[in-house]
This record gives sequence, C-alpha cells and structure tokens, in this order.
Amino acid sequence: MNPSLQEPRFKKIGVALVIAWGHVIVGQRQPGQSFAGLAEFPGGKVESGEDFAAAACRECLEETGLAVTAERLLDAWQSTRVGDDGIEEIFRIEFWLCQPVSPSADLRESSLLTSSLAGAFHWVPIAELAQLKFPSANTKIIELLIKNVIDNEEPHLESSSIDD
Ligand SMILES: Nc1nc2c([nH]c(=O)n2[C@@H]2O[C@H](COP(=O)(O)OP(=O)(O)OP(=O)(O)O)[C@@H](O)[C@H]2O)c(=O)[nH]1
Repeated sequence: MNPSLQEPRFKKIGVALVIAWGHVIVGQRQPGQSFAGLAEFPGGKVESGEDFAAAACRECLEETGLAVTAERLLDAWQSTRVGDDGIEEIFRIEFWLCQPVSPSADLRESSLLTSSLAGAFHWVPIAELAQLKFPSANTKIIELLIKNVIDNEEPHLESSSIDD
C-alpha cells in the first residue's frame, strides 16, 4: 500500500506541571533517554485507554511518588514528520496544570518525591526555570510560567492552541 495513504502514527505525551508555593517539580532526563541531561517535567507516553491528563497524573505518580489531579490544559506542542517508512508521524505533547492531592501546606513538611525514580525530580523555584535547559517543546510553557509568577502565587494561565 502506498505509505502516503496510510493512517498517521501518533506519539502522545502527557506532562504534569505541579506547582506549589512558587515551586514546580522538575526532573532531569536520564542517560539513554532522548534529550539526556536536559530538564523535564514529570510525564510520558499516553497509554491505551488514557487521555493526556490521565497520563500526566499517572506518570507523575510513577516518577515522583506524588499523587496529583489534572486541573486544566496549559499548553500543547505538536510536530509532524514523515518516518523512514513514508508514514506520517504526529508527535503531540500536552502540558497539564496538576494539583497535589495533599494540601500544599503539608507538602513542605512531608517526605516529597518518594518514588524510586524520584532521585532526579525536585521542587525548583519558578524564578529559576530560566537557568535550566529544557527540550524546545517546553519553550512556551516555561515563558508562561515565568511571566505569571507574582509573589509566589500559582500562575493563572490561559490554554493555548497548537496553531498559535
Ligand atoms: N516527561 C517529559 N517529556 C518531555 C518534556 N518535554 C519534551 O519535549 N518531552 C519529550 O516527550 C517524550 C517523553 O517520552 P517518554 O519520557 O515517555 O519517553 P522516553 O524518554 O522513554 O522516550 P524516547 O527516549 O523514546 O523519546 C520524550 O521524547 C521527551 O523528550 C517534558 O517536559 N517532560
């Protein structure tokens, strides 16, 4: 079959922006992963039966040990390319604002980020995000986060369209 007539392949990634008291959870991509060494937010591939928000929450729990709920979509980034087999590949990342299930006052005291994978994840002041190197897909969400920080309040961000 002519590859151009085949359905595109999707790679969907749900990412969790977990924000409390002016900090956000940030990790570092590990050796062997794509973009190794770069900063990242908790997240990963959307599995069968999930949507992006559910994937963001599940990955956050797996990677950091912190249970969160997804509040709203903050930003999305999408790119399309043609694979070696000629089939179109669509790669989409959604960045979801997530709230810890525990009240944020308790978070400061609790043993945070208890997952075995959590060594790489930390609470980072939003004001320090500009000093870290993230994948280029994160450029807009980082700008939005930094712009919206006022007196350590949680940012109130608008959803944005991938067509922006
Ligand atoms: N978790 C996470 N992934 C991100 C962010 N920004 C960004 O471009 N990504 C990309 O989204 C994909 C996440 O996939 P993943 O973490 O489940 O997959 P992986 O590293 O095992 O896959 P890969 O190495 O095959 O790409 C990676 O390609 C990663 O580079 C981010 O802030 N958090």
